[in-house]
Amino acid sequence: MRVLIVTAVGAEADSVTAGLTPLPDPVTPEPRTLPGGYPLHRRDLPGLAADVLVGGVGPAAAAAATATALALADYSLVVSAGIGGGFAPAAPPGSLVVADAVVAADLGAETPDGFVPVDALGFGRSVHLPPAELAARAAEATGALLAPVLTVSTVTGTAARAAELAARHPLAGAEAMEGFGVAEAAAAHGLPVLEVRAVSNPVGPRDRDAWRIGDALAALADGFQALGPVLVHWGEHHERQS
Ligand SMILES: O=C(O)c1cccc(C(=O)CC[C@H]2O[C@@H](n3cnc4c(=O)[nH]cnc43)[C@H](O)[C@@H]2O)c1
Repeated sequence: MRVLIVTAVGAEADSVTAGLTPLPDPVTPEPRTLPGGYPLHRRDLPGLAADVLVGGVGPAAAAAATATALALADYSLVVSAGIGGGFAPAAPPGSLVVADAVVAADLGAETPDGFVPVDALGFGRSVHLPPAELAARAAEATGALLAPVLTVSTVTGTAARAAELAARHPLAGAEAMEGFGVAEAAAAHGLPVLEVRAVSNPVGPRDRDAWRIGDALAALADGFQALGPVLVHWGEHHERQS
Protein backbone atom coordinates (compact mmCIF):
# COMPACT_ATOMS: atom_id res chain seq x y z
CA MET A 1 0.00 0.00 0.00
CA ARG A 2 1.14 3.53 -0.71
CA VAL A 3 0.20 6.11 1.92
CA LEU A 4 0.57 9.89 1.90
CA ILE A 5 1.32 11.35 5.34
CA VAL A 6 0.99 15.13 5.53
CA THR A 7 2.68 17.18 8.25
CA ALA A 8 2.82 20.95 8.65
CA VAL A 9 6.53 21.40 9.36
CA GLY A 10 9.81 19.57 8.83
CA ALA A 11 10.27 18.60 12.50
CA GLU A 12 6.98 16.68 12.38
CA ALA A 13 7.98 14.97 9.13
CA ASP A 14 11.30 13.98 10.76
CA SER A 15 9.45 12.37 13.69
CA VAL A 16 7.11 10.49 11.37
CA THR A 17 9.95 9.21 9.18
CA ALA A 18 12.00 8.27 12.26
CA GLY A 19 9.05 6.25 13.55
CA LEU A 20 8.70 4.50 10.20
CA THR A 21 12.41 3.63 10.13
CA PRO A 22 12.60 0.56 12.38
CA LEU A 23 16.35 0.07 12.22
CA PRO A 24 19.08 2.71 12.26
CA ASP A 25 19.04 3.99 8.70
CA PRO A 26 22.58 4.06 7.29
CA VAL A 27 21.51 6.21 4.36
CA THR A 28 18.80 8.76 5.01
CA PRO A 29 17.43 9.57 1.56
CA GLU A 30 17.17 13.24 0.65
CA PRO A 31 13.58 14.41 0.23
CA ARG A 32 12.24 15.18 -3.22
CA THR A 33 10.68 18.56 -3.81
CA LEU A 34 7.22 18.61 -5.35
CA PRO A 35 5.91 21.45 -7.52
CA GLY A 36 5.06 24.25 -5.10
CA GLY A 37 8.25 23.57 -3.13
CA TYR A 38 6.81 20.87 -0.84
CA PRO A 39 9.47 18.48 0.55
CA LEU A 40 8.46 14.81 0.21
CA HIS A 41 10.31 12.17 2.24
CA ARG A 42 9.99 8.49 1.26
CA ARG A 43 10.11 5.48 3.57
CA ASP A 44 9.75 1.93 2.27
CA LEU A 45 8.77 -0.79 4.71
CA PRO A 46 7.72 -4.32 3.80
CA GLY A 47 4.17 -3.87 2.54
CA LEU A 48 4.13 -0.12 2.98
CA ALA A 49 5.44 2.76 0.87
CA ALA A 50 5.09 5.93 2.93
CA ASP A 51 5.46 9.39 1.42
CA VAL A 52 5.79 12.05 4.11
CA LEU A 53 4.94 15.53 2.87
CA VAL A 54 5.72 18.86 4.52
CA GLY A 55 2.67 20.88 3.56
CA GLY A 56 2.71 24.04 5.67
CA VAL A 57 0.65 25.37 8.57
CA GLY A 58 -3.12 25.79 8.41
CA PRO A 59 -5.98 24.10 6.56
CA ALA A 60 -5.57 25.98 3.27
CA ALA A 61 -1.83 25.26 2.97
CA ALA A 62 -2.45 21.64 3.96
CA ALA A 63 -5.20 21.21 1.36
CA ALA A 64 -3.07 22.75 -1.40
CA ALA A 65 -0.06 20.59 -0.58
CA THR A 66 -2.12 17.41 -0.25
CA ALA A 67 -3.93 18.02 -3.52
CA THR A 68 -0.58 18.60 -5.25
CA ALA A 69 0.82 15.28 -4.03
CA LEU A 70 -2.38 13.38 -4.82
CA ALA A 71 -2.31 14.66 -8.39
CA LEU A 72 1.18 13.22 -8.87
CA ALA A 73 0.87 9.64 -7.57
CA ASP A 74 -1.66 6.98 -6.62
CA TYR A 75 -2.30 6.50 -2.91
CA SER A 76 -4.65 4.28 -0.92
CA LEU A 77 -4.79 6.40 2.23
CA VAL A 78 -3.98 9.94 3.36
CA VAL A 79 -2.88 10.71 6.94
CA SER A 80 -2.73 14.13 8.59
CA ALA A 81 -0.07 14.00 11.32
CA GLY A 82 1.65 16.38 13.68
CA ILE A 83 1.48 18.11 17.01
CA GLY A 84 -1.65 19.67 18.42
CA GLY A 85 -3.38 21.07 21.45
CA GLY A 86 -5.06 18.56 23.78
CA PHE A 87 -8.37 19.00 25.60
CA ALA A 88 -7.92 18.42 29.34
CA PRO A 89 -8.07 16.10 31.10
CA ALA A 90 -8.41 13.43 28.39
CA ALA A 91 -5.40 14.43 26.28
CA PRO A 92 -2.45 15.73 28.32
CA PRO A 93 0.83 16.93 26.74
CA GLY A 94 2.88 13.99 25.47
CA SER A 95 -0.18 11.88 24.71
CA LEU A 96 -1.55 10.89 21.31
CA VAL A 97 -4.99 11.39 19.80
CA VAL A 98 -6.30 9.49 16.78
CA ALA A 99 -9.31 11.11 15.15
CA ASP A 100 -12.59 9.27 14.89
CA ALA A 101 -13.86 12.47 13.25
CA VAL A 102 -11.98 15.29 11.53
CA VAL A 103 -14.02 18.40 12.30
CA ALA A 104 -13.85 21.90 10.81
CA ALA A 105 -14.54 23.72 14.07
CA ASP A 106 -14.45 27.32 12.87
CA LEU A 107 -15.73 27.02 9.30
CA GLY A 108 -19.20 28.55 9.27
CA ALA A 109 -21.02 31.65 10.45
CA GLU A 110 -21.42 33.45 13.74
CA THR A 111 -25.08 34.24 14.41
CA PRO A 112 -26.89 35.84 17.35
CA ASP A 113 -27.80 32.26 18.29
CA GLY A 114 -24.23 31.03 18.13
CA PHE A 115 -21.94 29.36 15.60
CA VAL A 116 -23.49 27.64 12.58
CA PRO A 117 -21.24 25.13 10.77
CA VAL A 118 -20.76 25.45 7.04
CA ASP A 119 -22.84 22.37 6.16
CA ALA A 120 -25.80 23.72 8.16
CA LEU A 121 -25.51 26.84 5.98
CA GLY A 122 -25.99 24.62 2.95
CA PHE A 123 -22.38 24.45 1.76
CA GLY A 124 -19.92 21.58 1.63
CA ARG A 125 -19.30 19.68 4.84
CA SER A 126 -17.77 20.20 8.23
CA VAL A 127 -16.86 16.63 9.23
CA HIS A 128 -14.86 13.84 7.60
CA LEU A 129 -15.00 10.37 9.13
CA PRO A 130 -11.90 8.15 8.95
CA PRO A 131 -12.57 4.43 8.39
CA ALA A 132 -13.85 3.40 11.83
CA GLU A 133 -11.93 0.13 12.07
CA LEU A 134 -8.66 1.69 10.94
CA ALA A 135 -8.99 4.55 13.42
CA ALA A 136 -9.82 2.13 16.26
CA ARG A 137 -6.87 -0.15 15.45
CA ALA A 138 -4.55 2.84 15.13
CA ALA A 139 -5.63 4.16 18.52
CA GLU A 140 -5.27 0.75 20.15
CA ALA A 141 -1.79 0.12 18.69
CA THR A 142 -0.47 3.55 19.64
CA GLY A 143 -2.18 3.87 23.02
CA ALA A 144 -3.93 6.97 21.72
CA LEU A 145 -7.21 8.49 22.72
CA LEU A 146 -9.77 7.88 19.97
CA ALA A 147 -11.74 11.12 19.73
CA PRO A 148 -12.75 13.93 17.38
CA VAL A 149 -9.90 16.23 16.36
CA LEU A 150 -10.90 19.81 15.62
CA THR A 151 -9.31 21.82 12.82
CA VAL A 152 -9.06 25.53 13.60
CA SER A 153 -7.53 28.42 11.68
CA THR A 154 -6.76 30.26 14.92
CA VAL A 155 -5.00 28.48 17.79
CA THR A 156 -7.15 28.64 20.92
CA GLY A 157 -5.60 31.03 23.43
CA THR A 158 -8.22 31.73 26.08
CA ALA A 159 -10.21 29.69 28.59
CA ALA A 160 -13.42 31.17 27.13
CA ARG A 161 -12.65 29.94 23.61
CA ALA A 162 -11.60 26.52 24.93
CA ALA A 163 -14.88 26.27 26.86
CA GLU A 164 -16.87 27.32 23.78
CA LEU A 165 -15.22 24.64 21.63
CA ALA A 166 -15.64 22.02 24.35
CA ALA A 167 -19.32 22.90 24.68
CA ARG A 168 -19.84 22.51 20.92
CA HIS A 169 -17.67 19.38 20.74
CA PRO A 170 -17.85 17.70 24.15
CA LEU A 171 -15.97 14.61 22.98
CA ALA A 172 -13.12 16.50 21.28
CA GLY A 173 -9.66 15.20 22.12
CA ALA A 174 -7.43 17.68 20.32
CA GLU A 175 -7.27 20.68 18.07
CA ALA A 176 -4.81 21.39 15.29
CA MET A 177 -4.74 23.40 12.09
CA GLU A 178 -4.42 21.00 9.14
CA GLY A 179 -6.60 17.88 9.44
CA PHE A 180 -9.71 19.17 7.69
CA GLY A 181 -7.68 20.61 4.80
CA VAL A 182 -5.94 17.28 4.29
CA ALA A 183 -9.28 15.47 4.54
CA GLU A 184 -10.94 17.74 1.96
CA ALA A 185 -8.17 17.03 -0.55
CA ALA A 186 -8.32 13.30 0.18
CA ALA A 187 -12.10 13.27 -0.28
CA ALA A 188 -11.77 15.13 -3.58
CA HIS A 189 -9.64 12.18 -4.74
CA GLY A 190 -12.01 9.59 -3.27
CA LEU A 191 -9.50 8.54 -0.60
CA PRO A 192 -9.94 7.74 3.09
CA VAL A 193 -8.25 9.90 5.70
CA LEU A 194 -6.76 9.36 9.15
CA GLU A 195 -5.51 12.02 11.58
CA VAL A 196 -2.90 11.47 14.31
CA ARG A 197 -1.96 14.23 16.76
CA ALA A 198 0.68 14.27 19.45
CA VAL A 199 -0.24 16.75 22.15
CA SER A 200 2.26 19.58 22.65
CA ASN A 201 0.13 21.91 24.78
CA PRO A 202 -3.24 22.10 26.48
CA VAL A 203 -6.09 23.81 24.63
CA GLY A 204 -6.68 26.87 26.76
CA PRO A 205 -5.07 30.10 27.91
CA ARG A 206 -1.91 30.90 25.95
CA ASP A 207 1.14 29.78 27.92
CA ARG A 208 4.26 29.23 25.87
CA ASP A 209 6.08 27.83 28.92
CA ALA A 210 3.57 24.94 28.94
CA TRP A 211 4.50 23.77 25.45
CA ARG A 212 6.10 20.32 25.35
CA ILE A 213 7.07 20.23 21.70
CA GLY A 214 9.99 17.83 22.23
CA ASP A 215 7.79 15.38 24.14
CA ALA A 216 5.11 15.63 21.45
CA LEU A 217 7.58 15.00 18.63
CA ALA A 218 8.95 11.97 20.49
CA ALA A 219 5.40 10.68 21.02
CA LEU A 220 4.71 11.20 17.31
CA ALA A 221 7.75 9.08 16.38
CA ASP A 222 6.75 6.33 18.82
CA GLY A 223 3.21 6.51 17.51
CA PHE A 224 4.28 6.00 13.91
CA GLN A 225 6.53 3.12 14.87
CA ALA A 226 3.44 1.40 16.29
CA LEU A 227 1.25 2.54 13.41
CA GLY A 228 3.39 1.02 10.64
CA PRO A 229 2.10 -2.57 11.08
CA VAL A 230 -1.49 -1.30 11.39
CA LEU A 231 -1.18 0.48 8.05
CA VAL A 232 0.37 -2.61 6.44
CA HIS A 233 -2.48 -4.79 7.74
CA TRP A 234 -5.13 -2.31 6.64
CA GLY A 235 -3.49 -2.03 3.20
CA GLU A 236 -3.49 -5.83 2.75
CA HIS A 237 -7.17 -5.99 3.67
CA HIS A 238 -7.95 -3.00 1.44
CA GLU A 239 -6.16 -4.58 -1.54
CA ARG A 240 -8.02 -7.88 -1.09
CA GLN A 241 -11.32 -5.96 -1.14
CA SER A 242 -10.58 -4.00 -4.33
O1 LIG B 1 1.50 31.22 19.81
C1 LIG B 1 0.83 30.43 20.44
O2 LIG B 1 0.27 30.66 21.50
C2 LIG B 1 0.67 29.06 19.89
C3 LIG B 1 0.19 28.03 20.70
C4 LIG B 1 0.09 26.74 20.19
C5 LIG B 1 0.49 26.48 18.88
C6 LIG B 1 0.96 27.53 18.10
C7 LIG B 1 1.35 27.33 16.73
O3 LIG B 1 1.52 28.25 15.97
C8 LIG B 1 1.54 25.92 16.29
C9 LIG B 1 0.82 25.68 15.02
C10 LIG B 1 1.14 24.30 14.50
O4 LIG B 1 1.12 23.31 15.52
C11 LIG B 1 -0.14 22.66 15.58
N1 LIG B 1 -0.66 23.00 16.92
C12 LIG B 1 0.02 22.78 18.04
N2 LIG B 1 -0.70 23.14 19.11
C13 LIG B 1 -1.86 23.62 18.64
C14 LIG B 1 -3.02 24.12 19.30
O5 LIG B 1 -3.13 24.21 20.54
N3 LIG B 1 -4.04 24.54 18.50
C15 LIG B 1 -3.96 24.43 17.16
N4 LIG B 1 -2.88 23.95 16.52
C16 LIG B 1 -1.84 23.54 17.26
C17 LIG B 1 -0.93 23.16 14.39
O6 LIG B 1 -1.52 22.07 13.70
C18 LIG B 1 0.08 23.88 13.52
O7 LIG B 1 0.68 23.01 12.59
C19 LIG B 1 1.05 28.82 18.58
